[in-house]
Amino acid sequence: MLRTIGLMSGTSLDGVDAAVVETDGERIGALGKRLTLPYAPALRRDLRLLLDRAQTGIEPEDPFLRDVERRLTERHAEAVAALDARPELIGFHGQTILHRPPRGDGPLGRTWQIGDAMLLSRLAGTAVAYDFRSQDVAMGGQGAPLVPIFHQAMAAALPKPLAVLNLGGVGNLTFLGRDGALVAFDTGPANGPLDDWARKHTGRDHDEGGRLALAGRADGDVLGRLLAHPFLEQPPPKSLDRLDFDRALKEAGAPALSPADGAATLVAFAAIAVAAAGRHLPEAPLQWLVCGGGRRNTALMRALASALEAPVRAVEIAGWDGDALEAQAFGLLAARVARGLPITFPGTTGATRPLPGGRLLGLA
Ligand SMILES: Nc1ncnc2c1ncn2[C@@H]1O[C@H](COP(=O)(O)OP(=O)(O)OP(=O)(O)O)[C@@H](O)[C@H]1O
Ligand SMILES: CC(=O)N[C@H]1[C@@H]2OC[C@@H](O2)[C@@H](O)[C@@H]1O[C@H](C)C(=O)O
Repeated sequence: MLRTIGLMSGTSLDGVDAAVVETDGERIGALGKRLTLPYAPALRRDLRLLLDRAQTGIEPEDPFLRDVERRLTERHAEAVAALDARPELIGFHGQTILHRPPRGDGPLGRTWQIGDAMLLSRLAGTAVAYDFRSQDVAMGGQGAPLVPIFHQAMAAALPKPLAVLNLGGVGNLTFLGRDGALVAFDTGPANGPLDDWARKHTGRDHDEGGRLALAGRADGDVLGRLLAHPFLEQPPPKSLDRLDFDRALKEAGAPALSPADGAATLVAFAAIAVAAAGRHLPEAPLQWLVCGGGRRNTALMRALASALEAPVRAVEIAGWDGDALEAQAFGLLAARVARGLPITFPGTTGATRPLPGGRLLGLA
């Protein structure tokens, strides 16, 4: 077993999650300490600017991008140091600033995570596995989601069929079948548009507890237009960029809604998108285990409970830590990279066969 630290900076841009995992890439020996280091408002703002700029094109050598990348990497190194765990290997996801998976017969896709693996390796004094997504995309896969193989290891003893739902900036779903089937894909926007809405109308980073949404009513017309979005009917594999629904939200008329009704509409849409995702599964799950920050949004959890047929529960019911899973997953994925084991699969990214991926940097 390797002592790893997994590091994930998710699409909600709130900070870096870090977790210690002992693993051989197949089994989980032990789960150790975990923490989240929030980003300072200036870094958060600059990351958001980068996401916007990446949509229209930015060069990898752009001085602003390089500066943000350095600050992001230094914050990751602080997270590693704060865990004080003497890892043998770090799994460094970095920050996705652009995700354009291949669509149908269209051009090759592109996925871009910033983060300076060489700098992190030097600062932490540890080998680093990184760049987990690009090889899969280069081979025609979606490049996301990557956590399902970790969910599968975590859920080995749980009754199947089981759905694990991550509510981050984007939602993603892992289905684990009785026969060992592994199906995973992004469900739609989750907290991303809600966070933007809350920031615009309340000045806060998110709608704490879903209180704003609970005070409003979903607008049937706007919701109806959103539900016609082709992504919901599109069969998996499929994955999303953090900003993929921004235009659809505008065109559906969301900006004209009151703050509370807008929040309620976004919550309803996120939940109905999950229910639509459920219709692409091979079997109905016995239960939905929910992780990610969205499980703290009471409005979203209630909307899910009414949109889905099986019970919806935070993953803590299974003894998991719903804030740590993504970081933990990148510890396991790092060990898989080190051993040359596949990290993407036909049922997850649509890879044509189980594919190894990621890059490994020894001590820099
Ligand atoms: N107390 C809370 N009340 C309401 N929402 C919350 C609360 N805590 C966290 N959230 C939501 O969860 C989000 C963060 O979730 P998480 O850290 O799982 O996302 P992420 O990992 O950045 O995204 P992704 O999984 O898409 O990469 C916040 O942006 C916020 O919208
Ligand atoms: C391209 C990218 O960074 N995608 C993220 C994002 O955030 C949630 C969802 O969209 C998921 O597909 C993925 O993250 C998790 C960690 C994954 O790859 O499993």
